[in-house]
Amino acid sequence: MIFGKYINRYYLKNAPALLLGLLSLLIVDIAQLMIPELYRLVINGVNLGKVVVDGQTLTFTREVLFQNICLPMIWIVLMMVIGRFLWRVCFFGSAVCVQADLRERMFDHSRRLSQQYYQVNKVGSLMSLYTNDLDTIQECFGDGILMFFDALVLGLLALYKMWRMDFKLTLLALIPAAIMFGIGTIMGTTMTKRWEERQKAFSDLSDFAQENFSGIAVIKAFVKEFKELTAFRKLNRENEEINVTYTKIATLLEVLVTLFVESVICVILGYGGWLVYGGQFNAGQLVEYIGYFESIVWPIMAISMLIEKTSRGKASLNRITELMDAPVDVTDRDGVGNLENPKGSIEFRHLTFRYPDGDYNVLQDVSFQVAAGERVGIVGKTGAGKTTVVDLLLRTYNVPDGTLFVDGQDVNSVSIHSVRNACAYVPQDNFLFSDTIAHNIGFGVEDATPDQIDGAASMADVRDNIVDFKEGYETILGERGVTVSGGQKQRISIARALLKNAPILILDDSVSAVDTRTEKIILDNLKTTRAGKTTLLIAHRISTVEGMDKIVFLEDGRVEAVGTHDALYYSCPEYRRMVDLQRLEDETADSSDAVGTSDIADSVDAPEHASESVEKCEGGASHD
Ligand SMILES: Nc1ncnc2c1ncn2[C@@H]1O[C@H](COP(=O)(O)OP(=O)(O)OP(=O)(O)O)[C@@H](O)[C@H]1O
Repeated sequence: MIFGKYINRYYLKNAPALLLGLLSLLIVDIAQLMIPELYRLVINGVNLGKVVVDGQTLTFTREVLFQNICLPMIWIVLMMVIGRFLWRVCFFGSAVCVQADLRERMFDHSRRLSQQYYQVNKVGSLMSLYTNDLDTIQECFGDGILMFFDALVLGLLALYKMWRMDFKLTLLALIPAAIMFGIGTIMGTTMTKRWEERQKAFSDLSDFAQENFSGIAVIKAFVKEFKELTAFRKLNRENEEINVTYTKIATLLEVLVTLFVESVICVILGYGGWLVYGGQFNAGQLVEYIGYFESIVWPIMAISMLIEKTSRGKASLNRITELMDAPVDVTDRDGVGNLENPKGSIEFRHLTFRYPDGDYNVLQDVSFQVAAGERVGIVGKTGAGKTTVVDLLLRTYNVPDGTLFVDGQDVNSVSIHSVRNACAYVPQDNFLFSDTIAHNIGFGVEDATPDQIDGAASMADVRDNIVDFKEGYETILGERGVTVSGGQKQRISIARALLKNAPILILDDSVSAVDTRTEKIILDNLKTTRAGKTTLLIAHRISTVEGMDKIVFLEDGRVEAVGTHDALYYSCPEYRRMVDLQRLEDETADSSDAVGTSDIADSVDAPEHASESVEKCEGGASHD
């Protein structure tokens, strides 16, 4: 049996089924212990020609054989069959329910855990909790109750009957049992540790396999299949070794139990035979005694299996408890209300942010405002903190009080889901589900109509691609959307966000994989469809954000400048340098056939020298 704060409640919850199971088990055990008495009647009847039934001595006739032995035997077998069926249904059925319920609670908790948790814990390890560990818990719950009570009830009843027949013989038989129990307890502790190691090794293997399958394209492109195979072999070998160690200990325990059973049978045969020889026992009684002992062989085996299962169950429950105890660190404050009728204004006010596991501030004193309905571009070098800015807006991480406002309300004073509801997001990795294109586009909206989906696809300029697919909107995408091109994936993600039609639209580097013409179409569509609604567009190419109402220029986690493209170009040398560099890169790319590499390098250097005479943007920003 297994106990723990996430399991105990199920004993109570399933109490009626478990009690019925226990009652059936009791009936089966009592019935089973009637069989050795019938053995005695048969042996003594055949040997002595007489049998003692309920204190009455009867001559052993066919009628006595039928009435007092065969008929009771039929009833016993019937009771045992029905009882065994019942306890199986009750115990194992409850265990299946426990697994399903616990899985649901785990999933519910997992979905509330922050991004941080998923950065530290890999998907493979989490999956092994949902498969291996939950299976172990189920096994341990159902089999555990059965074995514990069966060992207890059948063992005690059989011992009582044996004790009544001859207490000395029973005492002798109990000595190996006591030794066995001591050894089993010590081995149980070792087995718990080994099982934990085994599960850990399995998780590592799952992590590795999961990551490999996800990154198969990169592995193939770098021709690293063999390297990965070698690494997999190493992990697999470790997994195998720990499994072998565990199996060795489990087998040793099994062998010890068998040794115990055999040694007790030797004791019974030796001492019991001597009692028969001395006339204190007759042959029928010795067979009856052996019959009782045979009845407790299973409980004894059950004890060893119980030790083994409990050890595994404890280890798996520890791992599940770790998940369930993982704190939900991004959560609503008590009593917060919802963001009502959001308009979409945003303000970052002296926000400094460091990732929970980070060792430096990724954002430093960030301040800028976005008016409701404004179209704002966020640019900056890679690693400048652009994604972090929108992650904080989406409340993926906690922010300090008084640093981030939506519609003038501190994001900490309103519910997280209402802030997220106010946003539509196109993430940098453009994650798509392995579902139909229609379902992917309609993901953010309950009961989206085909027309709405089609409209969103048109706005994202992906409609023509979709209708070209054989199954159209019903085309099922492979895992993570691998059956569509990078640009199509981006545009399907944009369509998904556009369909939500939220007051704030966030696009994180979302048009990087499309050509300039398509980019222009999407941006023009955004301008019309999003009129009056806030749009934040993160981009690397300045040309993408040039036409926005405002641009926030980030440098090393600081807001270097805020303003229109023209204003920034003339007031912020760093921005100008970036613009000039990108223009030069575009030009050199266009005429790359004609221009040599050294010429490009010289050209790229030119604006840097030109900007040396210009002042750095003052105060970093020109706030609106
Ligand atoms: N979960 C995290 N934990 C710790 N540090 C992080 C985490 N995510 C990002 N960082 C760090 O924060 C910094 C800013 O990252 P961010 O993704 O915001 O940059 P970015 O401007 O969006 O870059 P890019 O243009 O390449 O997408 C980087 O130095 C990055 O290494």
